[in-house]
Amino acid sequence: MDNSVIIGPNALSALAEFLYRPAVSRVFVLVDSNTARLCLPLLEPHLPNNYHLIEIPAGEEYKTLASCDTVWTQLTQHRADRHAVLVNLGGGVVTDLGGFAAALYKRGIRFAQVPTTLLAQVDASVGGKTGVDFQGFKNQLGVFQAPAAVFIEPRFLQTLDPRQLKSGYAEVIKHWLIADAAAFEQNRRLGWLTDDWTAIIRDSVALKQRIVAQDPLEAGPRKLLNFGHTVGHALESYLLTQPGREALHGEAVAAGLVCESWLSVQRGLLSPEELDKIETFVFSVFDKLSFVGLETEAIAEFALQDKKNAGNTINCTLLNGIGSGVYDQPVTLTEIAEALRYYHRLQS
Ligand SMILES: NC(=O)c1ccc[n+]([C@@H]2O[C@H](COP(=O)([O-])OP(=O)(O)OC[C@H]3O[C@@H](n4cnc5c(N)ncnc54)[C@H](O)[C@@H]3O)[C@@H](O)[C@H]2O)c1
Ligand SMILES: O=C(O)C(=O)C[C@@H](O)[C@H](O)[C@H](O)COP(=O)(O)O
Ligand SMILES: [Zn+2]
Repeated sequence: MDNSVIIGPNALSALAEFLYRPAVSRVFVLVDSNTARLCLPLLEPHLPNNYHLIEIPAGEEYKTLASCDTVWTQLTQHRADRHAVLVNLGGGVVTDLGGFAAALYKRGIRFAQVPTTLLAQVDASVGGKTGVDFQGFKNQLGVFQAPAAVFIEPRFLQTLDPRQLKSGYAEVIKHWLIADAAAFEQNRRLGWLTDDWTAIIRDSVALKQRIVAQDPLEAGPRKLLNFGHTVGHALESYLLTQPGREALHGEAVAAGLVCESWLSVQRGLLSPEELDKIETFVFSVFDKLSFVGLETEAIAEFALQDKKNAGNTINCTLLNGIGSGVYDQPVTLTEIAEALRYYHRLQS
């Protein structure tokens, strides 16, 4: 899929080279209200003068078909043809939604990802999953469509708020848990200290690309990248229905990592000592998400819509050791609710 990922201080010059080719008829740039203000100034010198800006409001609640409508309307009104390129400048909401909108417009125009959050730089911009939320379910509508290329400039992270940085770090921890025990161990010992993200971004992107290359359409091993997400997406979706209690994607995934590690222990796949290491690391970075015991069933119900499911079987990705994931592990709704109750009881 998207093998062309350029990371580092030359990323935006590389984007300019790509955009100035004669094969590109017009450049459209998708931003949200924050990246318009905080990220566009760094990108703008690398854009052709006649680019057209499309803006959507910031936040997960705008990762919707209504925002796609805005993109499609602007593309249509400005007569974007099939040689136009959509540059998605933003976090995972903009890269997911922009990729999806580009993939559908006139049956597909090229798009370039310019991720500006840690989460989008280590995960969302890479691998070709695009989409929007629908009827309260995460990424319910979407397509696999590789971007023309991904341009990662770590300087964008300088304006990112620490809560958002931590959210992206959850996906980094996920990558270590499923495929890199040595990095997990090293970073567990170091703790949350990093201010130079470039090495972490490079390693995470490489790890994700290796898995995606084996299985771009998620028929098998790509499901490893969904570790933490059966419970994580259920929690994220549930909390999105509770005004004032919304969790960031990475915060919900961090909770999902703990719950699904606990499920792995129940299956005899992971040792209690390993679970303890995972919990200690996760809670050294993330506060516990708050919900009451009575809500666990309603949260678990969201897992019935998980994309890894087959028929009535909820298929989870679990760990059979730190650094080693195993996918297609059937779990019941009751077990998911138990895992949530376990998490709820933990002291953070
Ligand atoms: N496609 C995939 O493989 C994949 C992987 C992981 C997550 N996702 C999706 O990504 C989304 C989460 O992405 P996210 O965490 O980037 O959220 P986001 O896109 O909502 O960005 C988080 C916030 O940071 C702001 N922002 C972005 N860049 C900034 C910058 N440089 N400085 C200051 N503020 C900035 C945004 O405006 C937003 O308010 C979720 O919808 C999730 O489902 C997709
Ligand atoms: O790239 C993948 O594959 C992932 O699962 C990465 C996840 O971090 C990401 O949140 C993804 O959007 C989840 O996809 P979904 O298929 O569970 O909606
Ligand atoms: Zn994720």
